[in-house]
Amino acid sequence: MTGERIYLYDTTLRDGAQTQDVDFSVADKIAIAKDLDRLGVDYVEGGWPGANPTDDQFFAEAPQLTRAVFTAFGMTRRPGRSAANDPQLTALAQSSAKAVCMVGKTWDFHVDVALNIPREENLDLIRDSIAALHAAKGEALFDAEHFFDGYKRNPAYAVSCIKAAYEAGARWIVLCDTNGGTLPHEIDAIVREVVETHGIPGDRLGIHCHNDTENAVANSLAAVLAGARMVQGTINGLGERCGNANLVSLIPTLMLKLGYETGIRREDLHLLTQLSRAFDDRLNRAPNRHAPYVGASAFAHKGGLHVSAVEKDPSSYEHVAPEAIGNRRQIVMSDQAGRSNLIVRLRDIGMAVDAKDDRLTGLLDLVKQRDSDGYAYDTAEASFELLVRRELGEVPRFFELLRFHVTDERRYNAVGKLVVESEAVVRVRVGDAVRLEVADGNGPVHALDVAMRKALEPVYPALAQVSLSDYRVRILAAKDGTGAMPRVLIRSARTDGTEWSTLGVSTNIIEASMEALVDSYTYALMKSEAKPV
Ligand SMILES: CC(=O)SCCNC(=O)CCNC(=O)[C@H](O)C(C)(C)COP(=O)(O)OP(=O)(O)OC[C@H]1O[C@@H](n2cnc3c(N)ncnc32)[C@H](O)[C@@H]1OP(=O)(O)O
Ligand SMILES: CC(=O)C(=O)O
Repeated sequence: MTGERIYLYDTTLRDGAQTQDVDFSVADKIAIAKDLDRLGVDYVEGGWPGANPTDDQFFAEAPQLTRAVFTAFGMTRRPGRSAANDPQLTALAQSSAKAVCMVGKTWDFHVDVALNIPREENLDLIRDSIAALHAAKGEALFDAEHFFDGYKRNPAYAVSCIKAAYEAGARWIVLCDTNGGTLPHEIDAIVREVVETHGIPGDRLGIHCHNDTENAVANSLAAVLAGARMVQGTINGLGERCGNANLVSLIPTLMLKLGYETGIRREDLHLLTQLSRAFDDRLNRAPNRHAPYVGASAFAHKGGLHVSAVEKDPSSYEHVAPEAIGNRRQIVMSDQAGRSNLIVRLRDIGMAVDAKDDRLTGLLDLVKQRDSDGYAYDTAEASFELLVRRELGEVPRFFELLRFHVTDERRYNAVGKLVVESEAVVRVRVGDAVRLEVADGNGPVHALDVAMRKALEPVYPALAQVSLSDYRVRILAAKDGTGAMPRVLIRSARTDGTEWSTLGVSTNIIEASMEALVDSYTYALMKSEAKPV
């Protein structure tokens, strides 16, 4: 098994485009195809020429791929038309693709109901279409739609369909679990029968699984272990309904655990984390922190027992090295932490503390108390550092917020337009001076931020390079049932690209926001090595 070659076929730009709420532009498709090519997948399925203007334009402006075979998708010819007279097959043949993959029926029920043609005629559709595109392109693939459902009901007919494609010259016969309802043990048994009893060799067989029972990855692995040598899937498991097999999970499992070779060079596997996250970014959605291999939490250690052992040997709680796929280890501080978590986190912020240091117990108690008050430091590294350094007397007093108030106003102006504005007043001690500043904003947090900057920037110009890049509120479970408790997380960025997160917790959302803002300014000043006046 080890060392055998598995071919990777990406259908993100076709089946992935069938995901509800996903709508790729031509520019998206070009960029994604190039990322997949750089990674080293064998086939990039670009879409369906003739189906919509985006795909037509994409195939007209075909990306120059250096390693992957650029592939077009379509279906077998329409009943009542010859292959030569089917406009859809003509569009496939004339497209810029180097190979063509065609979906065809293999479940007798679909032939009867969806196509409503004699079963023998469907075999002609498959045969003619594969032969025509094989002749036109040199490489034709057959996506055997509903193969597993069809095989379970009428194995002889399902097999006759794939044999028709195989004999007509299909390079790959791809067995599809179209409805995603098949389980790994069924995939294993059926793929083995296709290879051993029905004589389709594994090196001509592919697998295409949907995730409707959360088994798409397991089913794909079962097929490979039973002999299939090509896997279809998508980046981050995009796809119709519940998605397709997630190539981002499959690739490291195939290469790192099962020892297969793919078109991806082992030294390029580290590109996977970045590819997965950049893809989510393009779709404007937050990456799944808990995604296997590539999620931010995939190698995050929270439990004290885990951290203590990981410090001795990371393999004690890590199934692979995070660096292999371009991810990294994280040690999380929370109420589940022990001294080991704290020591590692302190080391990460440049504080070397001996394991026997008396101060560790007090610090750990403080972090756990704050965690139970709602301060989740695992996502707010800057507030964590400030908490620790304040406790140890290491944070200079750059300024002191004495008081603030904010007013919000909703009114119609003189021309009848609705105006919603906020005004903030802050009183801040900076050195010996007390500064009083007023500012308007498009919301209360914006007004407070502007007023604070008016007070601080003349004395600390370094703050002019800092901006707020994200603001998130989460309502924590109410204590004593008396009211909601918002936790505000602010992400800040400096012009040099450095970013940090701070948090605030209060029953008053404005106070929580102000706490997070004050931490952000203080952290920025501490890191800029500004001197307190
Ligand atoms: C399992 C899969 O994911 S397969 C891929 C599915 N993806 C898509 O459908 C996305 C792109 N599709 C489209 O843009 C459109 O469906 C088109 C352009 C392909 C076709 O559009 P239309 O001509 O309007 O047909 P429509 O989508 O309504 O119906 C599909 C027709 O193809 C027929 N058909 C379905 N599968 C096949 C097949 N494998 N071979 C031949 N004909 C087929 C259907 O019976 C139906 O025919 P009918 O109109 O005579 O009833
Ligand atoms: C071809 C395809 O996408 C399927 O059968 O699921």
